[in-house]
Amino acid sequence: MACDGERSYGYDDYKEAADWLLDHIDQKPRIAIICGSGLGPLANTLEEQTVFPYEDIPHFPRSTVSGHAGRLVFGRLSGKACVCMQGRFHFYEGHSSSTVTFPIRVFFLLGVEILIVTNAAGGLNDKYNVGDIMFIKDHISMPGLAGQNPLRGPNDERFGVRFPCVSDAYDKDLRNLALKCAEDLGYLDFIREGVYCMVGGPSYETIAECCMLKALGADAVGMSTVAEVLVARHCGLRVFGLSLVTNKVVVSYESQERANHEEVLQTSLLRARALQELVTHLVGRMA
Ligand SMILES: O=P(O)(O)O[C@H]1O[C@H](CO)[C@@H](O)[C@H]1O
Ligand code: HPA
Repeated sequence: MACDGERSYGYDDYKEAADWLLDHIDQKPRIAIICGSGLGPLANTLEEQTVFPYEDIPHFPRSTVSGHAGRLVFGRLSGKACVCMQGRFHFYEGHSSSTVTFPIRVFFLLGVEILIVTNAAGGLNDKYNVGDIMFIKDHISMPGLAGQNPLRGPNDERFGVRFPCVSDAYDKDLRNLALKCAEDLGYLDFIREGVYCMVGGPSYETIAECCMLKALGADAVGMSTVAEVLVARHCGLRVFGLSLVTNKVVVSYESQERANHEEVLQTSLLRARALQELVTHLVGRMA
């Protein structure tokens, strides 16, 4: 697929995609869920599914990464109308930030109010174990700090304001609700709360970079999520985010460990069930 690094979309493109979807679904979703690497099975738990391959939806980008199927799944979770992205878009695929976040504005136009973002991430915090689920309380965006913010460019007031505040990007009430759900499910042993750091990828971090990210206060590192969250907050969606710690980053020059995507996908499989249960409970308890 050609690199679309410069591609940007206008209001009419989002609207066309949203109107096409509205013509093909029975009920508008209030909750959207983005499935991270290997976390696509979450979408299979939806009941009364209607599925659209991305290529069928006007203007929708294509998934190119293994573990990202490339389908939009509409259905019910805990009785609530939801839409799941089985496969997300990343900068390292060559997409522009406008392409990476295209679905978020489509969801907004569909009437979505809450976004649940999930991702696979490398654990930076020494206390974290592979298989831990970290509720994201904040983020550090390495691309964002260097000027690669998805809101860069002319601001469309129909979506949001020019200078959005993001000190409350990750909704505290939703996080507390998720903690209650985790407690009910007996999951507290492997639940954490921390800071996600986004890097550009696709190469994993060097040892020096991992040491730097730890020193900056990040607890987990990945190559996604932040752009989606910024665009979601811009248009007023409430956000709950979680990272599955699929590997521990390498911070010693003596280590024989090597980060690899196969390990990421395998760990995702191991925790798939717990993650599904958690999200299902959370959605069920949302007002
Ligand atoms: O963030 P998600 O899409 O879950 O995937 C993570 O896993 C992949 C690397 O193994 C990268 O895409 C990284 O961002
Ligand atoms: N680094 C960056 N992204 C990742 C990692 C990692 O160690 N694991 C899963 N996604």
